Amino acid sequence: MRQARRHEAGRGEMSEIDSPAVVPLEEKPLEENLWPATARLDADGVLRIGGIRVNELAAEFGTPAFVLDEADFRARCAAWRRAFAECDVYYAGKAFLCRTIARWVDEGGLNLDVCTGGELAVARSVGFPADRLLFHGNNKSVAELRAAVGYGVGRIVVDSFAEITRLAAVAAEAGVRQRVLIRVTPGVEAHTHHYVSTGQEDQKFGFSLAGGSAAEAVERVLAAAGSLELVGLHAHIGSQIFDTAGFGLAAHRLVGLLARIRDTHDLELPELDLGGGLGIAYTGEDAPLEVTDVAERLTAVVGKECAAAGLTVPRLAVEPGRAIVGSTTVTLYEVGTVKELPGLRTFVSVDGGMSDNIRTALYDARYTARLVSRTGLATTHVVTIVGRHCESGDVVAHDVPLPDDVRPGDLLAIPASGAYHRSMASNYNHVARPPVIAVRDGAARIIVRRETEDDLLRLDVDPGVKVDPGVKVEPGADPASPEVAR
Ligand SMILES: Cc1ncc(COP(=O)(O)O)c(C=O)c1O
Ligand SMILES: N[C@@H](CCCC[NH3+])C(=O)O
Repeated sequence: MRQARRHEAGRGEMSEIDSPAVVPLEEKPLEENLWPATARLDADGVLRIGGIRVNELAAEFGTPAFVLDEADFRARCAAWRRAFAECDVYYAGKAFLCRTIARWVDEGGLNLDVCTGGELAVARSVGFPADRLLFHGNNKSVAELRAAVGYGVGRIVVDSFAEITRLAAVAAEAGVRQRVLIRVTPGVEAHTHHYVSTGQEDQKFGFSLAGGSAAEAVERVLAAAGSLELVGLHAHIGSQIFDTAGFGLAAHRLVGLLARIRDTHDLELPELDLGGGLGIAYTGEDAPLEVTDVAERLTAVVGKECAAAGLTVPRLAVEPGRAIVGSTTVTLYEVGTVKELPGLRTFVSVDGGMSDNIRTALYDARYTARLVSRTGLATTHVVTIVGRHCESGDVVAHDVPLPDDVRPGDLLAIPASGAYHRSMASNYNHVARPPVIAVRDGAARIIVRRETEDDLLRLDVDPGVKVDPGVKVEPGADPASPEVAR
């Protein structure tokens, strides 16, 4: 790991490059779509984001680090706000959430989707307007439901019959009438990795449309009308999706259910939430959709379906996560070793790995990478970028072309690291999680600090400290403190 402010550029172990003077220098431009909006290459090959050179960031904050382009994040919020002007846009906090992000989302006029008490706590800690929060989850605890209802969360998406009963009781106990949406499984197969596909019947989320449990959920919520107000339907068909056909089919089926609810209960529900899932480019092969096109197509489909069913068009909502934060961020790593296995492959090891990017191991996700601290020699082969964890599946990026003279001390950047990287990071091998550094107009600031070994040790009860079994340790209290230990 590169220590903040103490970095000495490493000397290359692979110095046996034949006459570098005759080998052309690498002058590959930054691929479109992959990099944060303000990313630029200086003449010496150093990447600049938000006006700051990444070698300065590494010296100041250490590596690995997530570098987030604030202007890009805010611009993407604004683009979604504009494209879905007549709809509610909920930023999906699961992609990446911290207090600063919650503030920017609020300032950008977006709503926020949270799916745990922890994400809700982040929103509360910055006073995020409660009525612009939506709470998801297939197994929210009673404590989480109480926290949500107590804070006045605008909408709770109910996901099971047990939850309808629980939430009705929690709302009744609090003396409020909670607005709810019903999560419907529309039976749509999204064209994406099956781990992130959530519209098909065989999965844990929601109430089946085809199987009739969605209609039954409607009955049950309406039967609890004293404490629950049914305002709409929700579906989320999956993530990292590149065409709108699946959303269109889901919209068609949900409008069908809205029409049946009207016919059966004489009730037109005012809201329809089509979830998130829009894909981004991780490599040059991905071709993401434009948000304006998606907005046009979704509103057109819903409008047409409602007209055909004789329904008033409900207020639409969408829940983008990845499409907002994904490409705003790069992960900055330092190369530690380069190992060439003749006839097999070259492994380039960096100072992070599956603890800050689990997506490669989990979904076989594809990434690209770039040498960003200098201009390298031409690229004639591809390498495998691996992490430092005790696991051979600890791959950051497969088959990446890197300059032939890549060497220890070099900085690599992996674009499109904003979504589901820091938020899914772990402490595997007791590795402390990297910081998130926001850059803008030539200034950098830490928005999530680097974890330290001390942070990890503090969670771990020292076996040398006797904790009196009669003393109740409050959550968060240090068991080694004199008040709780003897
Ligand atoms: C209910 C729900 N909404 C929104 C999202 C955000 O998805 P994405 O980051 O793909 O836009 C997810 C995650 O897939 C989700 O489960
Ligand atoms: N975590 C997944 C997406 C799941 C989104 C949450 N429902 C990813 O990295 O692609």
